[in-house]
Amino acid sequence: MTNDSPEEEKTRAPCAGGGGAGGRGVARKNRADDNVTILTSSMDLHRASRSRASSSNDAAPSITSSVDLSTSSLELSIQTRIFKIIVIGDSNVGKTCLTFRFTGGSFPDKTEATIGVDFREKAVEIEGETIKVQVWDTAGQERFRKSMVEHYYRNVHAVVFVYDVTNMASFRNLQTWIEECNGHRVSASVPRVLVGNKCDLVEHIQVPSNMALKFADAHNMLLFETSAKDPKESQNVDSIFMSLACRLKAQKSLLYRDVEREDGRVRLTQEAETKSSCPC
Ligand SMILES: Nc1nc2c(ncn2[C@@H]2O[C@H](COP(=O)(O)OP(=O)(O)OP(=O)(O)O)[C@@H](O)[C@H]2O)c(=O)[nH]1
Repeated sequence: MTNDSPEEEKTRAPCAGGGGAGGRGVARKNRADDNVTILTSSMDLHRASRSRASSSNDAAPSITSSVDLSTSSLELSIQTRIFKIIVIGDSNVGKTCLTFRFTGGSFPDKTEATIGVDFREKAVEIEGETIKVQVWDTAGQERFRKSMVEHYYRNVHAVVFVYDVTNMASFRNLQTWIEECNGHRVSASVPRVLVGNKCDLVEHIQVPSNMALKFADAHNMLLFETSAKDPKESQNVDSIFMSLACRLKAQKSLLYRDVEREDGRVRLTQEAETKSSCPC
């Protein structure tokens, strides 16, 4: 798919309420000992070349403009911290639609299976600081993801696990996704949240909230039950990513001190930890 518009939306985040779960979102445990570290500003991976019809949503913000950092844009990027959040889960659970909803504020009319990975980015303002939330929408289908898996998990700052509330199998498979995540050396301290999507399909819900909550609790995750489709749920979708952004902001400050160039790539690294006054 994706949108190649260079535009980005900017959201001002109140950053309040800990987990930030709104509506059916259920805030669970928070940890603030994560090692928010490296930002690789030049994406050392390939964008999936895929067409995804989405009518007006094709104008939704995309990361494309900031993924390929040119030297001239480096100075700008140095001013802005970027949080890499990956979205994983079974195929068809709505990962693409959730990322569209957050970055573009709309639900795509039509989607196709993600091939490899799609990137979307949204600038948000938290306590006066502009932060770029970089959302990696990954493929749920094994055949479209296996060559990319290492890239998904590299330098990830937070993980969003998605299941479909109308599909019990997608919930059962979460264990496999968690194992994959752990198997790629994602630190246990990297914040993770659980998202049950498609709550608008109330007649078809198979995964009870209490079951999901128990699972989330057992894995030290916040649980959000929401719908990418229902416009009334859009704030809840925002809460998923904003709660993570707030937690990441609270953990460490990324001070870009080193600029390395490797084979034309630019790498920005962080320095010391600083305390944040972010209330969450
Ligand atoms: N009713 C309803 N349908 C949804 C919702 N979110 C996504 N869908 C639909 O579910 C289907 C799959 O959505 P995608 O976002 O492409 O799913 P995905 O998880 O990205 O799938 P892969 O790219 O194959 O991993 C599409 O037909 C969407 O329209 C939702 O909240 N409610």
